[in-house]
Amino acid sequence: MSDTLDALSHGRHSSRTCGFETTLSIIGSNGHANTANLWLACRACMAAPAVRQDNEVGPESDRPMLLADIARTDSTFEEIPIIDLKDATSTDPQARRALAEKIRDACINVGFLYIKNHGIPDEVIQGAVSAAKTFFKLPLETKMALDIHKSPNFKGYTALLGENTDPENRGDMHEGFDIGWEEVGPTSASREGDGTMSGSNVWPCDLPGFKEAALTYYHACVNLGKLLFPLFAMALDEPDHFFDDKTTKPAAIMRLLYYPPQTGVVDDRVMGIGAHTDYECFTILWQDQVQALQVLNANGKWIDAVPIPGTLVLNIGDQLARWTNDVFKSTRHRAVNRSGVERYSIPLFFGSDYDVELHPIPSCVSEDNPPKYEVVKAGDYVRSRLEATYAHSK
Ligand SMILES: O=C(O)CCC(=O)C(=O)O
Ligand SMILES: [Fe+2]
Repeated sequence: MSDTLDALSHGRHSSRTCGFETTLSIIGSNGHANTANLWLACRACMAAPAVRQDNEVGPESDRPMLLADIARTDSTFEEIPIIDLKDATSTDPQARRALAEKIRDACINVGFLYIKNHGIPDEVIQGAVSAAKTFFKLPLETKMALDIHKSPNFKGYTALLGENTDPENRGDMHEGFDIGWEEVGPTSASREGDGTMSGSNVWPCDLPGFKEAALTYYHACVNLGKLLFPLFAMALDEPDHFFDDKTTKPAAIMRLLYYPPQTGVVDDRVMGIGAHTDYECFTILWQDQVQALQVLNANGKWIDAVPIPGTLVLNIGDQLARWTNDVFKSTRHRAVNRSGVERYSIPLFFGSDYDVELHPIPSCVSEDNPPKYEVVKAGDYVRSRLEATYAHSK
């Protein structure tokens, strides 16, 4: 039976016509059209079960299945999948498609995945990490000179409790340093004209090598993000260039984050970072070996995103959730550092161009799954979320 299902599943990969009818007729031949069988067939297609009863198979079954209809999931994941990116630039179209389908499965069911073979050299990562460690050890008044509240476009330093990602909480127990797009090297141009949220970075004066190390990692991460967009497009049954004209000037914000250990009696309303969803399309997160990040499943259970050496964490943010009408999940997560030692992480939030309107992708909308979100401009959305995040510490 499993051979049969495998064969069926592979047949299904080749088109958007889902093949539930075929699956049903095979399953019907042994008289057991049960959910488990259907799920197996669907899983190879990287979607969660969409169960259609025998009596529903009719003329409409010739229609291509929309992602909106097949991507039903209970999101009760217990683990975060690890996906190998080695085929991301493969010249073999089938290898790339197979990778895109794994990504689709993770985005539909979990919203989080680890990526390995991501291509960012370890020395580039370590350069940024040691820059972060040096920066956060500076005296508070030096860091406060770069206070994010002074910046019109949310660039610079956030002190402990300066940010509050979960409105139920009292503030986040981390320090941060935010930068946006800027050339590396002597010209050092930032992009002033890219719309709301763009504009200059601020840098510490007497920290040799800090800016270069931070920007070198930033650009490596942006390049990785550019490699991922075509895979997301394929995962959404769109041509692989679908996002190209929407991501011409990467609206990527990178943060260096420092989490002091929280030991003793810990106020549940003071997390390292409170429960939240990310605002942009997706986040590429480097985390050190200190466990703190947790991801919420639909049963309300916090699943540890255990640090795995050599991997980065990739998670879907609200822009992509809006674009996909929630077919791709922007999953709530938080971090709390109860390890007794310091923790560092570096998320890079990759957004679409700020002037792009987030209309739902057609395959993600159907009669049963009408559009869930009002159409907004990407930059306006990010700005409004950031304003709310910093409102309490103004
Ligand atoms: O530090 C982490 O592990 C998570 C950071 C995060 O979720 C964020 O900055 O949005
Ligand atoms: Fe986050």
